Order: sequence, then structure tokens, then C-alpha cells
Amino acid sequence: MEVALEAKDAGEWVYRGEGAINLVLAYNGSSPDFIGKVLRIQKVSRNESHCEKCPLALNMHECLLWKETKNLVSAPTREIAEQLYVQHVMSPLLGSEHVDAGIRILVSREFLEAVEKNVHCQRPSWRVDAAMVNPLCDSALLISDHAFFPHGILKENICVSVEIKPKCGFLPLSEFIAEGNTIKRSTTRFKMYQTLKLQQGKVSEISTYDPLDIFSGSKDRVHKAVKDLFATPQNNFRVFLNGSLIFGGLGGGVDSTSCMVGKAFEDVLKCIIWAEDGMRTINFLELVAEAIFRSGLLDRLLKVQKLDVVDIEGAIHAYYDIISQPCMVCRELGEGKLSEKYTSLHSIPLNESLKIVRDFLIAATGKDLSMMYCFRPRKTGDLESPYGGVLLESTNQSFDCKVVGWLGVRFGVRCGVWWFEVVALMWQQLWCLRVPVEDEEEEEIDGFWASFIDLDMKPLMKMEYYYELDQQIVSCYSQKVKAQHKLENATSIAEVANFDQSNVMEDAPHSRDTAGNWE
Ligand SMILES: O=P(O)(O)O[C@@H]1[C@@H](OP(=O)(O)O)[C@H](OP(=O)(O)O)[C@H](O)[C@H](OP(=O)(O)O)[C@H]1OP(=O)(O)O
Ligand SMILES: Nc1ncnc2c1ncn2[C@@H]1O[C@H](COP(=O)(O)OP(=O)(O)OP(=O)(O)O)[C@@H](O)[C@H]1O
Ligand SMILES: [Zn+2]
Repeated sequence: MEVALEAKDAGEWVYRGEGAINLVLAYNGSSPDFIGKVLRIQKVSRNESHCEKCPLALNMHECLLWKETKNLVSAPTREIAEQLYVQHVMSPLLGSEHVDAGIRILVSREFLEAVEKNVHCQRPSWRVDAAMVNPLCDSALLISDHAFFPHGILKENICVSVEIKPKCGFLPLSEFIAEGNTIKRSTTRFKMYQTLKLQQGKVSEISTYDPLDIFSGSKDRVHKAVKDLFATPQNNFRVFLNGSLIFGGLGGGVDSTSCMVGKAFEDVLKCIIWAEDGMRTINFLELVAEAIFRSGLLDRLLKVQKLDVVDIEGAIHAYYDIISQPCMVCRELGEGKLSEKYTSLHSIPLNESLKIVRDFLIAATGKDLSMMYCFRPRKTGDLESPYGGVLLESTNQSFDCKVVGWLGVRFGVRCGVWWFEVVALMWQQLWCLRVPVEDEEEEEIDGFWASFIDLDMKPLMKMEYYYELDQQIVSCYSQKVKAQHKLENATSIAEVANFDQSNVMEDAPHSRDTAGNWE
């Protein structure tokens, strides 16, 4: 592989966003090889005393775990293994038409250092404090820029894209959930985690978003989810206009840099939603909900997430068997409390333990990925679009059907007289775009373009962390519920007055009573 990017190229790459592990740059130059692409560069934590070259390939136990997946264990570096994981594990599960595993290209150290300098002031400060571009990585991932419609980043086109990180969309049923953690069966991890995040200062307010709504399959609940995401975007909702963030936080988490709010967002939507003032945001959110609902993408995603059948409280036991270490969880429970179900989990064949943990980690990728939906209005009078379109004769407004068909529907609602005309046209177009896929299912690809991003393989060594975090989340939330009950039941005014909620929250529980409930 020849070095593709040198220091002189750094100026053509602009900051797009970042997560905990990667920094993403969009291409702003004129090379046909890079137009329509983003570059995903690995970061390194500032806490690490020295930068390492990108870590070597999978460790021994990971090789055991992924041995059945084509070429994964023989990959010379972890980065290549990760790319193969997207290609051979996640893409078949989520649909190859919605996943781009990307290609790796060589980058020089000088390129990475120049990029680090160039983007420094655009990065959220807490992300800067936490990590920097790893200058010792010699390659980066080149992926399709999902903020734009495929096959055409034409300067004159307007493209609005929406990024959603839906998180875990189901309540666990696992028999391995401890009695004291029963609350997990009725309250989402997302909701419980909000309490802990607030306490740790990772978010500034509790999100109103409920992942069960977006995965519900009910149009009204999907619409509610989108409105809630808009109200509390955190790192779950972002909107880009031609690749520039116009709504949501750049780095996620506590950073709530809403680049545009209220009137400003309403105004910027003028270029895509042709409705009267005060109605554009509402219409836009309905458009997004409609796209999510019709895409069916979340049904696929939910299946992937549900590969986690036994929950971390079951998978952790299988993990210790894989790494051939004594199980810390069973040890902590002690002889007296050790349930038969855990001991039987330790006596299953290794292949079954491997499957449990493998499926758990695939599901973990599914619970952390994001989706990008892309919308584009058609230029007035342009009937040559490769995507087919709808012409609203009354206003002479055309829509690229693959992108914004549903805008037409909303427009009809607002302007009653055009309603029937638009709906009739829409159905004709949508029907044309239904395509048969394997196993005779029908998949709808109408109205927008949708892709999955951030499909990283989760390291096996994160299992203990997952277990600890899960316990912490439940314990913190249980404590809050208990405190609320106490408050509700307080009979005397003095008791209410003396109640100091912040003390309760700061004093996060770490022990259980004899029934296994959090104290
Ligand atoms: O555990 P969670 O649910 O907090 O997920 C982590 C995410 O936190 P979130 O709650 O979405 O803000 C977290 O996102 P942020 O850094 O908070 O934006 C990462 O996505 C992390 O994955 P990785 O370490 O980058 O591979 C995610 O870790 P994984 O659990 O997916 O390994
Ligand atoms: N292919 C893409 N097209 C457009 N934008 C992208 C693409 N990939 C990533 N981004 C943007 O860059 C941001 C960071 O990317 P990504 O989520 O892959 O980073 P990460 O460090 O792996 O995240 P996490 O902390 O969730 O693990 C995304 O939130 C998204 O806004
Ligand atoms: Zn055990």
C-alpha cells in the first residue's frame, strides 16, 4: 500500500465529528478518489504515558472467539481485523446495502500531526483533554460520507442528514439477572444510565428519549421518540446540512453545543422544507420519523441487539470460562448465595460459552452504533434525477423521491387543497421503488438513504467493565427510586424539608442487603 496522504494533503480534510475512539474528517478537496468520503482516524488516550503504534491483532482469547469468521484471526493488525469484522459479521446482519466497511489507506505521521493541529480548535474541549490523534498509526479508514446522498456530492445540491444513536431497544428477559436487579426487566438501561450520567456530570439533564419508542414499530411512538431526541439530543441525535452540524452536540455527552436552536434551526430548514414559519421544524421531525418507520432498519437492528440473550449477568460467567480464570462473580457471591443456574452455566461446553460471549459482543456493537438518514430536495424543474421524483404542479415544487417524498405528504397536510394530488403521486413513486431482496422479503428503500456507522468490534477484555458498569447503573437508579419513594411517603413537612436529595445521589450505593437489593 502506497502512502496516500502526506502533510501537504492535511488542509483538504476538515473536522466532521468524533466519538470516544475515532476522529472523523470530511474531504474538502477535488481529488476524485476522496470526494464523497470521510477519513476515520484512531485516537489515543492522553492518560497513556506513551503513544503506541496501533495495537497488534486480536489477542489469544479473541482469536478463539472469532475463529469461525473469515480471515479475522489471521489479520496482521487489529485495525484490519476490525474492518473484516464489519465486512463479515455486521454487514450480513444489518444488510450490506446499509454498511460500508471502508478501505484502509496509509497516512504519514506528518499528515496526522498536521490534522491534529488543524482541527484542534473545533474539537469539544473535553474530547481534546481525553484523547488526541494517534500519530503512530500508519493507516486510517476511508469510508463513504453518509452525510451526503450516494453518488453525488454536487456543490449545488442541498443535503440534510440526521444521525441517530438509538441504543438498546429492548428489556432483558434473562434468567441470570439477579433478584436484586429485577428492575432491569421493566426499566430500560438507557433510562437508568441517565441517572448515573447526571450524577457523574456526563449529561446536564435527563433525556426524555425512550429507546423502546423508536424500536416499537408504532408510527406514533417513533414520532414521539424523534421529538424527544430533538428535545434532549445528547449524543443520540444530530442534524447536518451539507455536512455541517446544524443541530446537536459535536462530541456527544455533556457537550450540548446545539449549533442552532429554535428560530435559527427553523430558518435553516427553509432550504429543504417549504412550509410557513413555525411549521418547518415540526414537519422536519415528522419527515425523519416517517423515514425511520418506513425503513424497517430498526427491526433488523433489534434482532442484532437481541443476540444478547443471557444479559451481561449471564455472559460474564461464560467469559471467565473462555479466559480460563476463576469466576469473580461467583466468588463474590460466595458458596451460600451461589445459585445453581450460575454453576450450570460454568459446566456448558466451551463452544457454547464462546457463542454466548460472541453474540453478546455482536449485540454490544448493535447497541452502540448510529444510523444516518439522508434527505435531499430535488431542484425545481429537474426531471432527470436518477432517483425518480414527484412534481407538485400547484407549486412547481419537485422532490427527489428517494429522499424527500414524505415532505410532499406534509406539504399536503398544511395546504389542504393539494393533499389528494400529492398523496396519489407519492404512492405511484413509492411503489416503483419497492425492490425484492433475497428470501423473498420485500424491502423498501424509498424516500431517503440510510446507513449504519460505528460498527466497531468490542474488545473481549471489556466484559468485566460491562459487568461492573451494569451493576453501577442499576444500583444508582435503584437508589434514586428508593429515595423518590421515601420522599413520596414522607408524612411530615419536617421530614420533607430535611430531605436532601443531593446527598442521596452523591452517596451512590455499593452494597446489597441479604435479599440482594441495593442498599
Ligand atoms: O456502555 P455505553 O452504553 O455507555 O456505550 C458507550 C458510549 O456511551 P453512551 O452511553 O452511548 O454515551 C460511548 O459513547 P460516548 O463516548 O459517550 O459518546 C462509546 O460509544 C463507547 O464505545 P467505545 O468505547 O467507543 O467502543 C460505548 O461503550 P460500549 O458499551 O458500546 O462498549
Ligand atoms: N461514514 C460517515 N459519514 C458521515 N459522518 C460520519 C461517518 N462516520 C462517522 N461520522 C461522524 O463522526 C462521528 C464520530 O464517528 P464514530 O461514531 O465512528 O466515532 P467513534 O469514536 O467510533 O464513536 P463511539 O464513541 O460511539 O465509539 C459520528 O458521530 C458522525 O457524526
Ligand atoms: Zn460464575
